Amino acid sequence: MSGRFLVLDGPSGVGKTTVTALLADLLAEDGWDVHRTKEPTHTQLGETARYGTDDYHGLTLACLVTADRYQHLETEIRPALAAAKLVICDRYLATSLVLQRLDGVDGEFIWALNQYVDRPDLTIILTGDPTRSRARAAARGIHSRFHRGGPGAGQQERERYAEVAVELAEAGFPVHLHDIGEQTPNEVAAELLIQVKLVLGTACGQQPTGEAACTNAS
Ligand SMILES: Nc1ncnc2c1ncn2[C@@H]1O[C@H](COP(=O)(O)OP(=O)(O)OP(=O)(O)O)[C@@H](O)[C@H]1O
Ligand SMILES: Cc1cn([C@H]2C[C@H](O)[C@@H](COP(=O)(O)O)O2)c(=O)[nH]c1=O
Repeated sequence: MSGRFLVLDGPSGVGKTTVTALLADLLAEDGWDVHRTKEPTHTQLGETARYGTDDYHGLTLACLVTADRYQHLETEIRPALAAAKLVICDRYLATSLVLQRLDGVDGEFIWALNQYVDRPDLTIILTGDPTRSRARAAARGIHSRFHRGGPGAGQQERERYAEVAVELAEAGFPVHLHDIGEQTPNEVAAELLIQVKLVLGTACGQQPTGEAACTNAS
C-alpha cells in the first residue's frame, strides 16, 4: 500500500510551519495516519544548510539542500509512504526553485539536481502580504540570509513563488496556490483541508473528485 505526499511551500514568515501543524491535525482527525516533516531536515546535514547560508552560497548551497532532500526521501519520506502514511512536508522543491535561483543558480541545474526526487501528490504554495510575512519572520528570529531584506525582498520572493507554481504545474506537479490575505492560520488550514480532500480523496479510500492541476495559479 502506498501513502500520499503533500507539500506546503512559500515565502519566509508566510505561515508554512504554523499551517502545516494545523492541517496535519485536521487530516489526522479525518482519519489519515499523518507524518509531519520539514526541509531542510533536522539532521546534521539539514541544519548545516538551514543555519549555514552565510557560509554556503550558490551551487554549494544548492547541492547541500538537494543532498538533504535525497537523504530525507530515502530515510524518512519513502518509508513513511510505504507504510501508507500521509506525509506532509514543510518546504520542498519549490523552495529550491525560488531561493537557489535568487542565489544565482540556473533553473536548469536545479531541475537536473532534483531529477530523481519524488513528485508530491499535491504542492500547496502559500503567499501573502510580503511586509507582514517579513515582519513575522523577523519577530520570530532570523537564522538565514534569505530572511533578511525588507518588504522589497519579500515581494520578489512572493512573485517568484507564484511563477514557480506555474512552472511546477507545467512540469506535471499538481499545485494549489493559496493567498492567505487576512486569514488566520486556522482559517487557512480549514480552507486547505477542502482542497487536499479534493485532490487526495479521503482517508477511507474515496477517490479524489478534482483533477490534479495548478489551481488558483494564473
Ligand atoms: N495567518 C497568520 N496570521 C498571523 N500570524 C501568523 C499567521 N501565520 C503564521 N503566523 C505567525 O507568524 C510567525 C511565522 O510563522 P511560521 O513560522 O509558521 O512561518 P514560516 O512560513 O514557516 O516561516 P519560515 O519559512 O521563515 O520558517 C509565527 O509566529 C506564527 O505564529
Ligand atoms: C529547503 C531549502 C531550504 N533552503 C534554506 C533557506 C533557509 O536558510 C532555510 C529554511 O529555513 P526555515 O527554517 O524554513 O526558515 O533553508 C534553501 O536554500 N533551499 C531549499 O531548497
